[in-house]
Amino acid sequence: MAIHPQEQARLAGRPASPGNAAEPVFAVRGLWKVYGPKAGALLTSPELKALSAPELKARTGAVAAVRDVSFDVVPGEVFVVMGLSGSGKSTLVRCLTRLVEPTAGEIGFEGTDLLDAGAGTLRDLRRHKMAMVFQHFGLLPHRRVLDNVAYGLEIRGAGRAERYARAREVLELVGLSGSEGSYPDQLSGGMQQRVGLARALAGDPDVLLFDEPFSALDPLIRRDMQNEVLRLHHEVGKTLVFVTHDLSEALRLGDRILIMRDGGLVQLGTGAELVGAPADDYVRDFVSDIPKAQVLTLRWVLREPRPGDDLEGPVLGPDVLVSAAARAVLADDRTVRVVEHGQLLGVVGREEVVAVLAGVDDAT
Ligand SMILES: Nc1ncnc2c1ncn2[C@@H]1O[C@H](COP(=O)(O)OP(=O)(O)OP(=O)(O)O)[C@@H](O)[C@H]1O
Repeated sequence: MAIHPQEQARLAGRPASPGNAAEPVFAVRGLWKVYGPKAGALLTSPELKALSAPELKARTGAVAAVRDVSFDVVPGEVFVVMGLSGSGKSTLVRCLTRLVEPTAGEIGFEGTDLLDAGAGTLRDLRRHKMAMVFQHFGLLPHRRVLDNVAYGLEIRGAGRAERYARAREVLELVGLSGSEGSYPDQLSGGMQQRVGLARALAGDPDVLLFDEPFSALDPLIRRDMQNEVLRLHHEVGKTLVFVTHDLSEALRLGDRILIMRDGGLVQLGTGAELVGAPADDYVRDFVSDIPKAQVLTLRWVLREPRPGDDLEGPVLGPDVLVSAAARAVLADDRTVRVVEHGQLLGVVGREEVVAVLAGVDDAT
Protein backbone atom coordinates (compact mmCIF):
# COMPACT_ATOMS: atom_id res chain seq x y z
CA MET A 1 0.00 0.00 0.00
CA ALA A 2 0.98 3.63 -0.04
CA ILE A 3 3.98 4.68 2.01
CA HIS A 4 3.07 7.65 4.15
CA PRO A 5 5.47 10.61 3.84
CA GLN A 6 6.33 10.30 7.53
CA GLU A 7 7.42 6.77 6.83
CA GLN A 8 9.71 8.16 4.16
CA ALA A 9 11.26 10.41 6.76
CA ARG A 10 12.51 7.41 8.65
CA LEU A 11 14.48 6.49 5.58
CA ALA A 12 16.29 9.82 5.60
CA GLY A 13 20.03 9.42 5.66
CA ARG A 14 20.27 6.33 3.52
CA PRO A 15 22.91 6.56 0.82
CA ALA A 16 21.74 7.54 -2.67
CA SER A 17 21.12 4.60 -4.93
CA PRO A 18 24.33 4.57 -7.04
CA GLY A 19 26.91 2.27 -5.59
CA ASN A 20 25.00 1.41 -2.45
CA ALA A 21 26.57 -1.98 -2.23
CA ALA A 22 30.06 -0.85 -3.25
CA GLU A 23 32.83 -0.10 -0.79
CA PRO A 24 32.57 3.52 0.34
CA VAL A 25 35.13 6.00 -0.96
CA PHE A 26 35.25 7.51 2.53
CA ALA A 27 34.00 5.70 5.63
CA VAL A 28 34.12 8.17 8.50
CA ARG A 29 33.40 7.03 12.05
CA GLY A 30 33.31 9.05 15.25
CA LEU A 31 35.55 11.78 13.82
CA TRP A 32 36.70 14.62 16.08
CA LYS A 33 38.92 17.62 15.49
CA VAL A 34 39.53 19.68 18.58
CA TYR A 35 41.75 22.77 18.48
CA GLY A 36 43.47 23.83 21.66
CA PRO A 37 46.05 22.61 24.12
CA LYS A 38 45.65 19.01 25.30
CA ALA A 39 42.87 18.43 22.79
CA GLY A 40 43.40 14.66 22.75
CA ALA A 41 43.30 14.44 26.53
CA LEU A 42 39.94 16.22 26.63
CA LEU A 43 38.41 13.42 24.61
CA THR A 44 39.31 10.81 27.19
CA SER A 45 36.73 12.42 29.47
CA PRO A 46 33.19 11.14 28.77
CA GLU A 47 31.86 14.20 30.58
CA LEU A 48 33.69 16.66 28.30
CA LYS A 49 32.87 14.64 25.18
CA ALA A 50 29.20 14.93 26.01
CA LEU A 51 29.33 18.74 25.98
CA SER A 52 28.20 20.74 22.96
CA ALA A 53 30.95 22.68 21.15
CA PRO A 54 29.99 26.03 22.77
CA GLU A 55 29.87 24.38 26.24
CA LEU A 56 33.24 22.73 25.70
CA LYS A 57 34.71 26.06 24.62
CA ALA A 58 33.30 27.81 27.70
CA ARG A 59 34.61 25.09 30.04
CA THR A 60 38.05 24.44 28.54
CA GLY A 61 38.78 27.02 25.84
CA ALA A 62 39.12 24.21 23.26
CA VAL A 63 37.24 24.41 19.94
CA ALA A 64 35.52 21.23 18.75
CA ALA A 65 35.52 22.06 15.03
CA VAL A 66 34.37 18.53 14.18
CA ARG A 67 32.44 16.73 16.85
CA ASP A 68 31.79 12.97 16.63
CA VAL A 69 30.81 12.84 12.96
CA SER A 70 30.12 9.59 11.07
CA PHE A 71 29.11 9.05 7.44
CA ASP A 72 29.99 7.22 4.22
CA VAL A 73 30.65 8.77 0.83
CA VAL A 74 29.66 6.25 -1.84
CA PRO A 75 31.39 5.94 -5.23
CA GLY A 76 30.09 8.24 -7.92
CA GLU A 77 27.99 10.50 -5.73
CA VAL A 78 28.17 14.26 -5.25
CA PHE A 79 28.37 14.59 -1.48
CA VAL A 80 27.84 18.11 -0.19
CA VAL A 81 28.86 19.40 3.25
CA MET A 82 26.83 22.44 4.23
CA GLY A 83 26.49 24.70 7.24
CA LEU A 84 26.88 28.25 8.44
CA SER A 85 30.26 29.91 8.72
CA GLY A 86 32.29 28.29 11.50
CA SER A 87 30.21 25.09 11.60
CA GLY A 88 33.26 22.97 10.74
CA LYS A 89 32.84 22.23 7.02
CA SER A 90 36.39 23.09 5.94
CA THR A 91 37.93 21.32 8.88
CA LEU A 92 35.89 18.18 8.17
CA VAL A 93 36.88 18.08 4.49
CA ARG A 94 40.53 18.81 5.28
CA CYS A 95 40.50 15.89 7.71
CA LEU A 96 39.50 13.64 4.79
CA THR A 97 42.90 14.22 3.18
CA ARG A 98 44.69 14.76 6.49
CA LEU A 99 45.54 18.30 5.54
CA VAL A 100 44.14 18.75 9.02
CA GLU A 101 45.09 15.99 11.46
CA PRO A 102 42.00 14.54 13.19
CA THR A 103 42.05 14.33 16.99
CA ALA A 104 40.08 11.07 17.20
CA GLY A 105 37.97 8.70 15.13
CA GLU A 106 38.44 6.64 11.99
CA ILE A 107 38.61 7.45 8.29
CA GLY A 108 38.64 4.66 5.72
CA PHE A 109 39.58 5.65 2.17
CA GLU A 110 38.74 2.95 -0.37
CA GLY A 111 39.44 0.36 2.30
CA THR A 112 42.73 1.90 3.53
CA ASP A 113 42.87 3.13 7.12
CA LEU A 114 43.79 6.73 6.39
CA LEU A 115 44.74 7.67 9.95
CA ASP A 116 47.15 4.76 10.10
CA ALA A 117 48.74 5.55 6.72
CA GLY A 118 52.42 6.51 6.75
CA ALA A 119 53.82 9.55 4.97
CA GLY A 120 54.58 7.58 1.77
CA THR A 121 51.11 6.04 1.48
CA LEU A 122 49.51 9.39 2.21
CA ARG A 123 51.59 11.12 -0.45
CA ASP A 124 50.65 8.47 -3.01
CA LEU A 125 46.96 8.74 -2.16
CA ARG A 126 47.06 12.53 -2.45
CA ARG A 127 48.92 12.40 -5.75
CA HIS A 128 46.96 9.69 -7.46
CA LYS A 129 43.59 9.27 -5.80
CA MET A 130 42.42 12.64 -4.45
CA ALA A 131 42.51 16.21 -5.70
CA MET A 132 41.42 19.41 -4.01
CA VAL A 133 39.93 22.55 -5.54
CA PHE A 134 39.99 25.65 -3.33
CA GLN A 135 38.33 29.02 -3.46
CA HIS A 136 41.67 30.70 -4.15
CA PHE A 137 42.81 28.89 -7.18
CA GLY A 138 46.43 28.52 -6.14
CA LEU A 139 47.67 28.94 -9.71
CA LEU A 140 51.30 29.73 -10.36
CA PRO A 141 51.24 33.30 -11.72
CA HIS A 142 54.39 33.08 -13.83
CA ARG A 143 53.40 29.89 -15.61
CA ARG A 144 51.07 29.65 -18.57
CA VAL A 145 47.73 27.91 -18.15
CA LEU A 146 49.07 24.82 -19.92
CA ASP A 147 52.08 24.68 -17.59
CA ASN A 148 49.91 25.19 -14.53
CA VAL A 149 47.88 22.12 -15.45
CA ALA A 150 50.90 20.07 -16.52
CA TYR A 151 52.76 20.99 -13.32
CA GLY A 152 50.62 18.71 -11.16
CA LEU A 153 51.53 15.83 -13.44
CA GLU A 154 55.21 16.75 -13.30
CA ILE A 155 55.30 16.20 -9.56
CA ARG A 156 53.54 12.90 -10.15
CA GLY A 157 56.45 11.88 -12.33
CA ALA A 158 54.79 11.88 -15.78
CA GLY A 159 57.02 12.44 -18.85
CA ARG A 160 56.93 15.77 -20.69
CA ALA A 161 54.99 14.65 -23.78
CA GLU A 162 52.46 12.80 -21.65
CA ARG A 163 51.98 15.79 -19.32
CA TYR A 164 51.30 18.23 -22.09
CA ALA A 165 49.01 15.87 -23.99
CA ARG A 166 46.98 15.25 -20.85
CA ALA A 167 46.96 18.95 -19.92
CA ARG A 168 45.54 19.85 -23.36
CA GLU A 169 42.96 17.12 -23.02
CA VAL A 170 41.63 18.31 -19.64
CA LEU A 171 41.74 21.97 -20.70
CA GLU A 172 39.50 21.02 -23.58
CA LEU A 173 37.24 19.14 -21.16
CA VAL A 174 36.71 22.28 -19.06
CA GLY A 175 36.19 24.49 -22.12
CA LEU A 176 39.55 26.28 -22.11
CA SER A 177 40.98 25.23 -25.45
CA GLY A 178 42.62 28.30 -26.91
CA SER A 179 43.71 29.70 -23.53
CA GLU A 180 46.65 27.34 -23.05
CA GLY A 181 49.20 30.11 -23.60
CA SER A 182 47.57 32.71 -21.34
CA TYR A 183 48.84 33.61 -17.90
CA PRO A 184 46.43 33.29 -14.96
CA ASP A 185 46.02 37.06 -14.47
CA GLN A 186 44.85 37.37 -18.06
CA LEU A 187 41.83 35.20 -17.25
CA SER A 188 38.56 36.01 -15.49
CA GLY A 189 37.85 34.48 -12.04
CA GLY A 190 35.58 31.86 -13.60
CA MET A 191 38.23 30.87 -16.14
CA GLN A 192 40.89 30.68 -13.44
CA GLN A 193 38.65 28.35 -11.50
CA ARG A 194 38.29 26.22 -14.64
CA VAL A 195 42.09 25.97 -14.72
CA GLY A 196 41.95 24.85 -11.08
CA LEU A 197 39.38 22.26 -12.08
CA ALA A 198 41.49 21.09 -15.03
CA ARG A 199 44.51 20.77 -12.78
CA ALA A 200 42.51 18.67 -10.32
CA LEU A 201 41.19 16.43 -13.09
CA ALA A 202 44.55 16.04 -14.81
CA GLY A 203 45.82 13.31 -12.51
CA ASP A 204 42.59 11.32 -12.98
CA PRO A 205 41.86 11.08 -9.23
CA ASP A 206 39.05 8.93 -7.84
CA VAL A 207 37.68 11.78 -5.76
CA LEU A 208 37.67 15.57 -6.05
CA LEU A 209 37.23 17.66 -2.94
CA PHE A 210 35.96 21.21 -3.38
CA ASP A 211 36.19 23.74 -0.55
CA GLU A 212 33.81 26.60 -1.36
CA PRO A 213 35.35 26.88 -4.82
CA PHE A 214 32.86 29.33 -6.24
CA SER A 215 32.23 31.64 -3.27
CA ALA A 216 34.33 34.45 -4.73
CA LEU A 217 32.64 34.34 -8.14
CA ASP A 218 29.74 36.55 -9.11
CA PRO A 219 26.33 34.82 -9.27
CA LEU A 220 26.13 34.25 -13.02
CA ILE A 221 29.65 32.87 -13.30
CA ARG A 222 28.95 30.84 -10.23
CA ARG A 223 25.95 29.25 -11.87
CA ASP A 224 28.03 28.55 -14.96
CA MET A 225 30.60 26.78 -12.83
CA GLN A 226 27.95 24.73 -11.03
CA ASN A 227 26.68 23.59 -14.43
CA GLU A 228 30.25 22.83 -15.40
CA VAL A 229 30.72 20.65 -12.33
CA LEU A 230 27.47 18.81 -13.05
CA ARG A 231 28.45 18.28 -16.67
CA LEU A 232 31.91 17.02 -15.72
CA HIS A 233 30.43 14.80 -13.06
CA HIS A 234 28.14 13.34 -15.69
CA GLU A 235 30.98 12.89 -18.18
CA VAL A 236 33.77 11.61 -15.98
CA GLY A 237 31.70 10.10 -13.16
CA LYS A 238 34.09 10.99 -10.32
CA THR A 239 33.09 11.04 -6.70
CA LEU A 240 32.82 14.66 -5.56
CA VAL A 241 32.85 16.07 -2.05
CA PHE A 242 31.74 19.68 -2.12
CA VAL A 243 31.72 22.23 0.71
CA THR A 244 29.34 25.17 0.52
CA HIS A 245 27.38 27.44 2.83
CA ASP A 246 24.81 28.06 0.11
CA LEU A 247 21.74 25.82 0.25
CA SER A 248 20.67 26.42 -3.34
CA GLU A 249 24.16 25.39 -4.49
CA ALA A 250 23.94 22.32 -2.25
CA LEU A 251 20.55 21.36 -3.68
CA ARG A 252 21.68 21.89 -7.26
CA LEU A 253 24.80 19.79 -6.92
CA GLY A 254 24.31 17.29 -4.13
CA ASP A 255 23.04 13.74 -4.40
CA ARG A 256 23.21 13.90 -0.61
CA ILE A 257 23.82 16.79 1.73
CA LEU A 258 25.37 16.67 5.19
CA ILE A 259 24.30 19.59 7.35
CA MET A 260 26.67 20.66 10.13
CA ARG A 261 26.18 22.86 13.15
CA ASP A 262 28.79 23.57 15.83
CA GLY A 263 30.99 20.77 14.48
CA GLY A 264 28.25 18.14 14.65
CA LEU A 265 26.20 16.38 11.99
CA VAL A 266 22.62 17.61 12.15
CA GLN A 267 21.17 15.74 9.18
CA LEU A 268 22.36 13.73 6.21
CA GLY A 269 20.01 13.14 3.33
CA THR A 270 18.90 13.96 -0.18
CA GLY A 271 17.61 17.45 -0.89
CA ALA A 272 14.07 16.09 -0.82
CA GLU A 273 14.69 14.47 2.56
CA LEU A 274 16.00 17.71 4.05
CA VAL A 275 13.09 19.70 2.67
CA GLY A 276 10.46 17.02 3.25
CA ALA A 277 11.57 15.88 6.70
CA PRO A 278 13.93 18.42 8.32
CA ALA A 279 15.56 16.87 11.40
CA ASP A 280 15.14 19.97 13.55
CA ASP A 281 14.38 23.69 13.52
CA TYR A 282 17.89 24.55 12.33
CA VAL A 283 17.39 22.54 9.13
CA ARG A 284 13.78 23.71 8.86
CA ASP A 285 15.03 27.32 8.93
CA PHE A 286 17.66 26.57 6.31
CA VAL A 287 15.14 25.12 3.87
CA SER A 288 12.26 27.49 4.61
CA ASP A 289 12.86 29.72 1.58
CA ILE A 290 13.40 26.94 -0.92
CA PRO A 291 10.63 26.49 -3.52
CA LYS A 292 9.52 23.07 -2.32
CA ALA A 293 7.92 22.00 -5.61
CA GLN A 294 11.36 22.07 -7.23
CA VAL A 295 12.87 19.75 -4.65
CA LEU A 296 10.10 17.43 -3.48
CA THR A 297 9.09 14.49 -5.61
CA LEU A 298 5.67 12.84 -5.76
CA ARG A 299 6.96 10.22 -3.32
CA TRP A 300 6.84 12.94 -0.67
CA VAL A 301 3.31 14.12 -1.24
CA LEU A 302 1.38 11.01 -2.23
CA ARG A 303 -1.42 9.75 -0.02
CA GLU A 304 -3.53 6.63 0.21
CA PRO A 305 -6.51 6.51 -2.16
CA ARG A 306 -9.79 7.63 -0.61
CA PRO A 307 -13.30 6.54 -1.50
CA GLY A 308 -14.42 8.73 -4.38
CA ASP A 309 -10.95 9.05 -5.96
CA ASP A 310 -11.08 8.31 -9.66
CA LEU A 311 -8.34 5.75 -10.12
CA GLU A 312 -8.42 5.72 -13.90
CA GLY A 313 -6.28 8.88 -14.08
CA PRO A 314 -2.73 9.43 -15.36
CA VAL A 315 0.19 7.43 -13.98
CA LEU A 316 3.49 9.01 -12.92
CA GLY A 317 6.63 7.69 -11.24
CA PRO A 318 7.45 8.57 -7.61
CA ASP A 319 10.63 10.44 -8.50
CA VAL A 320 8.94 13.04 -10.68
CA LEU A 321 9.30 16.51 -9.14
CA VAL A 322 6.09 18.10 -7.95
CA SER A 323 6.85 21.11 -10.16
CA ALA A 324 7.07 18.83 -13.21
CA ALA A 325 3.88 16.95 -12.30
CA ALA A 326 1.86 20.04 -11.44
CA ARG A 327 0.44 20.63 -14.90
CA ALA A 328 -0.70 17.00 -15.33
CA VAL A 329 -2.29 16.93 -11.87
CA LEU A 330 -3.99 20.30 -12.08
CA ALA A 331 -5.31 19.70 -15.60
CA ASP A 332 -7.10 16.48 -14.72
CA ASP A 333 -10.16 15.93 -12.54
CA ARG A 334 -8.94 12.47 -11.69
CA THR A 335 -6.21 11.76 -9.16
CA VAL A 336 -2.78 10.88 -10.51
CA ARG A 337 -1.63 7.40 -9.59
CA VAL A 338 1.97 7.11 -8.44
CA VAL A 339 3.31 3.76 -9.56
CA GLU A 340 6.73 2.17 -9.10
CA HIS A 341 7.70 -1.21 -10.56
CA GLY A 342 4.05 -1.86 -11.38
CA GLN A 343 2.97 -1.23 -7.78
CA LEU A 344 0.61 1.55 -6.76
CA LEU A 345 2.38 3.60 -4.07
CA GLY A 346 -0.43 6.11 -3.66
CA VAL A 347 -2.20 8.95 -5.38
CA VAL A 348 -1.72 12.68 -5.75
CA GLY A 349 -4.55 15.11 -6.29
CA ARG A 350 -4.88 18.87 -6.71
CA GLU A 351 -4.97 19.41 -2.97
CA GLU A 352 -1.52 17.94 -2.41
CA VAL A 353 0.07 19.76 -5.34
CA VAL A 354 -1.44 23.12 -4.48
CA ALA A 355 -0.26 22.77 -0.88
CA VAL A 356 3.34 22.23 -2.04
CA LEU A 357 3.16 25.03 -4.60
CA ALA A 358 1.84 27.33 -1.91
CA GLY A 359 4.63 26.26 0.44
CA VAL A 360 2.25 24.97 3.11
CA ASP A 361 4.31 23.01 5.63
CA ASP A 362 1.63 20.41 6.32
CA ALA A 363 2.06 19.17 2.77
CA THR A 364 5.22 17.53 3.91
N1 LIG B 1 43.69 26.34 13.12
C1 LIG B 1 42.67 26.59 13.94
N2 LIG B 1 42.88 26.86 15.25
C2 LIG B 1 41.85 27.09 16.09
N3 LIG B 1 40.54 27.08 15.72
C3 LIG B 1 40.28 26.82 14.43
C4 LIG B 1 41.31 26.57 13.48
N4 LIG B 1 40.73 26.33 12.26
C5 LIG B 1 39.40 26.45 12.46
N5 LIG B 1 39.12 26.73 13.75
C6 LIG B 1 37.79 26.90 14.35
O1 LIG B 1 37.04 25.73 14.08
C7 LIG B 1 35.68 26.05 13.82
C8 LIG B 1 35.28 25.51 12.46
O2 LIG B 1 35.99 26.20 11.44
P1 LIG B 1 35.86 25.84 9.90
O3 LIG B 1 36.73 26.78 9.14
O4 LIG B 1 36.07 24.39 9.69
O5 LIG B 1 34.32 26.18 9.64
P2 LIG B 1 33.58 26.42 8.27
O6 LIG B 1 32.21 25.87 8.45
O7 LIG B 1 34.38 25.87 7.14
O8 LIG B 1 33.52 27.99 8.20
P3 LIG B 1 33.69 28.97 6.95
O9 LIG B 1 32.51 28.73 6.05
O10 LIG B 1 33.67 30.32 7.58
O11 LIG B 1 35.01 28.62 6.31
C9 LIG B 1 35.57 27.56 13.92
O12 LIG B 1 35.13 27.87 15.22
C10 LIG B 1 37.00 28.02 13.71
O13 LIG B 1 37.23 29.24 14.37
